[in-house]
Amino acid sequence: MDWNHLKQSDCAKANSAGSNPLRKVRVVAKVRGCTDPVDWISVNKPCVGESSDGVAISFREQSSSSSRKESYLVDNCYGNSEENEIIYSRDVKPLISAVFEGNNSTIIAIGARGSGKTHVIQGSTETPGLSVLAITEFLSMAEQSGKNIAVSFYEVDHQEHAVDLLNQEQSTIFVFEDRGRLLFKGLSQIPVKSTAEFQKLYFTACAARKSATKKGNDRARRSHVGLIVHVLSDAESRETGYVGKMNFVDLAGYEDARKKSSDSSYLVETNKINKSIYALSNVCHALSTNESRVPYRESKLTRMLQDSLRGTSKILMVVCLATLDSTKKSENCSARQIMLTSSKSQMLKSVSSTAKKLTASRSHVEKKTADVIKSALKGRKLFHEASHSAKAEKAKLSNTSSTFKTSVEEEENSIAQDTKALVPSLQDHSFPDARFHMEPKSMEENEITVSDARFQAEPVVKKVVSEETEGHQEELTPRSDSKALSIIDSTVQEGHNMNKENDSLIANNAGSPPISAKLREISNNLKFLLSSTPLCVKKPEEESILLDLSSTDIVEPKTPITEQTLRVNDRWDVANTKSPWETYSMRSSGMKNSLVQEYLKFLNTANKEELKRLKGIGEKRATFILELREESPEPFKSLDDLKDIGLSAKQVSLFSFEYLLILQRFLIITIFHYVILKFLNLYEENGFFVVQFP
Ligand SMILES: Nc1ncnc2c1ncn2[C@@H]1O[C@H](COP(=O)(O)OP(=O)(O)OP(=O)(O)O)[C@@H](O)[C@H]1O
Repeated sequence: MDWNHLKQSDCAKANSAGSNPLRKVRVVAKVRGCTDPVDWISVNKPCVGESSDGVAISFREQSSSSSRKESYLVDNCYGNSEENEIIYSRDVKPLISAVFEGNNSTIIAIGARGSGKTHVIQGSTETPGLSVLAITEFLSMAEQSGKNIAVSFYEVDHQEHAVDLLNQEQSTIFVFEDRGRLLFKGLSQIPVKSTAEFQKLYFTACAARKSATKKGNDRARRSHVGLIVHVLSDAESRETGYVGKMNFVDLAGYEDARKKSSDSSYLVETNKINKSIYALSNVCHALSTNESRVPYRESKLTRMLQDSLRGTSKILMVVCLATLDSTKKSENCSARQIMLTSSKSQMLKSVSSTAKKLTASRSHVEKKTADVIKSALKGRKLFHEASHSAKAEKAKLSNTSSTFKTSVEEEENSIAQDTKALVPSLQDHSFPDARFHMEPKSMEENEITVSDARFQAEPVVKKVVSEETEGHQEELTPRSDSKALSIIDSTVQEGHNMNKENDSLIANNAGSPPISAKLREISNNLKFLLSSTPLCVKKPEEESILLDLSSTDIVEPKTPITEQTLRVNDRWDVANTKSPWETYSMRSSGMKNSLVQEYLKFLNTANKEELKRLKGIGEKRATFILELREESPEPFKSLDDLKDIGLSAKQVSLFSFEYLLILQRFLIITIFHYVILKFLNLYEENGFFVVQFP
């Protein structure tokens, strides 16, 4: 079904009948292209039995030989010719009166670079953006109700540094919370009395920002920009006279971090910007699904928006989709448009390029637009996957722990098995996220609301539209492929898949590494632990020769020599320079750190199959980890980086703690074994009895 057929009828129906402006999170798409109608996207009415709100959009994958395409549900989809006024009157205006009643709201423009976010939020003198259109209404309502309007304007860069754009000094903004209300130190609030006054203030600040970011740079620095419209009942006192606020957020453009660039700082910037976009997506997802924990603290921007996202606040996400239509490029499609919808620097040279080049850049941009949705959802979806399997994993962990018997005899008998369960080398790690992240919500197919579609993904049954049939004939076929856009899959389905992955992992031991490999791994781990543990055992000096590969001497391994000087008053003093508590703390933190480092190292180096052996990591999360590694060779440097794959630092800390306990036990057993052997040696030396060692 073509966009052209539907934009007048089906979308309009969806707008009037289904769109519910009172929903917590609404997602609308704004499509921009060189042709009208845009022919790389199809807009469909939802099929019977699914939510009746909103519209389903799908991207035509012309390059693909596959005749199938996947659909995504949004609350509304605005076409090329539907300008900001229409979006404003349908989706923004209904939120303004609520601000005067004390309910904050946030309008967010999200999309790839050059997709039209600034055009939607800020607009131009000829085409005012949503913020300018809203100010007029705010001022008019303020006049009627005797309230006052003030504005703030800020920027958050990739280093999470927020500055005031209405202050020439561009002071740094600090965020505080006071009795549930956020306070911004360093952010000015400028009263405005007319739209013209606002425009002057706003556009001057925008222009200043633009020139400042380009200064000394051949490219513009990317950052998020936020405008706050404050409603005050008392212009004099912002503390007592605060009514509500509306935020307009023009997010920095999402960009594919895998794009080749010789500029490493640019790559870092891209990664950080993308990360903060995911953070905001994660927050919106958590809010739209009523999760008990909302990760506001994952980025400066989400922290700054916190009191305009939570509670009774409303969120409108405008997903800007733009691409270059090469096949039906219209004559009057300006060079400027072509330039902007592709990678800006590259396109400056390629406006006059061949159709081949245009096709290539088009598919690149198509991929980028798809990636906006895909990437923004990845972390969230993976996070959900872990939630679904959390319960089972938690149970497994406790089983694993309980298999450790205190008796040495039992330990000896079960050592091989324990090896398997133990080291899981970090294989059988568990993510007890249920503790923090609720039970997975049981979402009935028909309970899924359209507003959640952007984040929550498609309903349980994904629509698969056959291009050949070109119409409403849709197969209701549950699919589990990992195509780019399928990121909007149902979290329920994914969680289910995840569990299956884990179950099969447990059931299938055939693919496990041989015991010898696991033992080697344990041995390495123990070496690492022992090296951080000041035991009274000294390795023979000759051992270093063994490690010297250039040496041709064959040195016989020797029993470790006990350090006699550490023997004080006929007892072994393990760490004679520290108190027992210091020794214990030192060892524990050393072990914890080494475990975390091991875990991160594993994520940075393991191949896909190895990654999948970790509990909580299935096909999709493993693929995502490999993708991150393509973007940066070592993406996991600290616990914080695990947020990228949907894990919180707390989850991993907990895992580390549990794992630490297990390893501590193992360590004690090993030491015990060592002491026994030592005694046997002593007996042998003293002739009490002789033990034959092989
Ligand atoms: N609907 C539209 N109609 C006409 N021109 C548009 C439209 N949307 C965007 N443009 C133009 O395309 C260019 C790029 O748009 P814009 O700057 O809004 O993109 P952006 O997504 O904010 O980019 P960035 O990610 O770099 O901030 C601008 O010159 C803008 O005027």
